[in-house]
Amino acid sequence: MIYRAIGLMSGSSLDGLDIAFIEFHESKGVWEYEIKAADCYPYGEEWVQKLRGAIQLNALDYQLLHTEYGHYIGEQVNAFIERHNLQYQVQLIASHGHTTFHAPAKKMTGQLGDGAAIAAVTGINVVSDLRAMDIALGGQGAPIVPIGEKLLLGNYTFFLNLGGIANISYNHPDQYLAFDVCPANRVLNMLAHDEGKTYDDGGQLAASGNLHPNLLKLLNELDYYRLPYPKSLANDFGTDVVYPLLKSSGIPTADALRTMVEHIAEQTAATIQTLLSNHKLETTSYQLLATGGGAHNTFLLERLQTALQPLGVEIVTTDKNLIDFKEALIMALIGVLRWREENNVLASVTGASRSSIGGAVWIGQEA
Ligand SMILES: Nc1ncnc2c1ncn2[C@@H]1O[C@H](COP(=O)(O)OP(=O)(O)OP(=O)(O)O)[C@@H](O)[C@H]1O
Ligand SMILES: CC(=O)N[C@H]1[C@@H]2OC[C@@H](O2)[C@@H](O)[C@@H]1O[C@H](C)C(=O)O
Repeated sequence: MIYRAIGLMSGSSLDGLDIAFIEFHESKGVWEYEIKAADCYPYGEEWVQKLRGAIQLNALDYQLLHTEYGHYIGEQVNAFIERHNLQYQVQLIASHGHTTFHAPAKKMTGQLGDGAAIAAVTGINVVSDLRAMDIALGGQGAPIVPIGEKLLLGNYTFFLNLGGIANISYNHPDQYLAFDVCPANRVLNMLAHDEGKTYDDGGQLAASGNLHPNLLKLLNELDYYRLPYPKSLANDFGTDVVYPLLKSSGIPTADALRTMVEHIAEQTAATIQTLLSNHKLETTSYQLLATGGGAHNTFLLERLQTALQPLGVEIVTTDKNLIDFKEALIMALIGVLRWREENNVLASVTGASRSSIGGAVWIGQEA
């Protein structure tokens, strides 16, 4: 079977809306993909403020924003389709939306971006609310990309996505495991903003700073890191806990960036060490595929490689499209699996009572 689908991801870094048009080939359960076109539509300051502030809104204004943002997403998709001449080629849009809150313990997660509005604006069938079923089944509702890593990206032992929040996947033959490691780009970006930059390009500022061991210890001792998996993070851990800790120390921004980079590297190494000792493998050398915007942060990758070397883990990077659009690619696959009524969220990862077919379907065409 051939499927042509658009995947949409608005990540926790708030840099923009990732749109990827993918062609999938499936034969006897074996999947292949090609990223035919992909763009990030950066958010203007107005949308950054709206999405960041959504959590403060009352119920009515929140619902209005849900609708307005759904229409906005639909318009961006229409612009993307026009730009790449994809008219009449897209069978399905899978939209993650933008996470505003995430409370798995209360069986609730919130993604803005009304799927009905996207279907109405584009005239294309839409799958949205991809995390809702898993959360309702008592799962973390995140990470949901592992199904795509399994079906599309096969051979790596570990996957590390360095997005606003960093998450890790462990491709163990007995049990696929994945969870959020720690805040990443969102906190690095907040520090970079304090220096008038959107982000710390290549990690140059961080590389120029000094590491503060006591502060690093404080960060590494935060409760989240002691919790057993499955577990997942909401953005507020980075914005309301980690960033304020770095700021209240009063150290120069470059030093805070340097310390945060080390925190990400050490948490990743500690996580991998725990995974390898809890779920053993026969081999002693492993490849880790690094993706997400943080994979462009040369200094962060250097520090990560240093931390992972003693564990036998080699970091592998990939082409820019896969680094930047892996999540959008997998959202598209999740939508296609939903359409096929096949499981697209793994209970072994999220801890839900069963794996599930996630996503609400909105029909974009007339019957
Ligand atoms: N050259 C670079 N140097 C350093 N950092 C970079 C570079 N390019 C991108 N980044 C970082 O990557 C971020 C975007 O990452 P990405 O799009 O993967 O995150 P996201 O999708 O929002 O996050 P999440 O996976 O948590 O949903 C930018 O905001 C920036 O912090
Ligand atoms: C609730 C939510 O939106 N979580 C995101 C967030 O951004 C990164 C990390 O935290 C990850 O767990 C998840 O996204 C990816 C796409 C996932 O579910 O696999």
